[in-house]
Amino acid sequence: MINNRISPITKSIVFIGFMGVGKTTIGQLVAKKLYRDFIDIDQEIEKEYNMPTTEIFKQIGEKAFREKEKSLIEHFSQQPLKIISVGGGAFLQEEIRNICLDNCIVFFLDLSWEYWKDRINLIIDSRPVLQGRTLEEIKELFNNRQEIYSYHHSKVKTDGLDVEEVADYIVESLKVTWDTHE
Ligand SMILES: Nc1ncnc2c1ncn2[C@@H]1O[C@H](COP(=O)(O)OP(=O)(O)OP(=O)(O)O)[C@@H](O)[C@H]1O
Ligand SMILES: O=C(O)C1=C[C@@H](O)[C@@H](O)[C@H](O)C1
Ligand SMILES: [Mg+2]
Repeated sequence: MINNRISPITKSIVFIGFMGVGKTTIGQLVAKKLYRDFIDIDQEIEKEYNMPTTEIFKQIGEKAFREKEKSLIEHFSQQPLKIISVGGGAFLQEEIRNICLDNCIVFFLDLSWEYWKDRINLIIDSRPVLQGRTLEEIKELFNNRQEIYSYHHSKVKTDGLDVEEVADYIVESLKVTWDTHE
């Protein structure tokens, strides 16, 4: 349920979806187009620990990463007018899902496996969750994760679209949402 106490026009926007679907890249572009601040939760966690995610997982552990992820999302999702990209695993936590769905407009970037599998080489070095798994195991993880992304307000299918096209589509659909709430 969307929290009606916050005007849809000032609500922050949260991007969700599997690793590599483009949350960071597209989030940044949408923020630029809407003149809003962009927050990438993975980058915020890396800043706090002053190390890349792969090192955080190795040295401090995934549990600490997930706790930090939750506290940062709780913090930023309650601020207005932000564009927030959360990590691909953030919606595994029910509390994170609820706080985002309650306070923000949640956009699911939906890319099919057929397109996603061609991106793996771009991201594998910096995503510890993908490392040490076969392509079949990654496909299973990809399919299993789709359930957590079903918690959203809007979704955009990004197969075959470049980042500009996706960002423009999102900006236009937000304008429609805002216009109907004026
Ligand atoms: N629509 C697109 N078309 C082609 N390449 C894309 C598109 N969107 C993103 N990419 C590329 O895919 C790679 C992963 O994108 P990005 O880092 O934005 O994913 P992400 O969803 O933020 O992943 P993570 O959850 O792991 O942070 C980048 O190299 C980016 O340039
Ligand atoms: O899907 C995941 O579990 C993750 C996705 C990345 O965005 C990072 O948050 C981290 O590598 C874990
Ligand atoms: Mg990202």
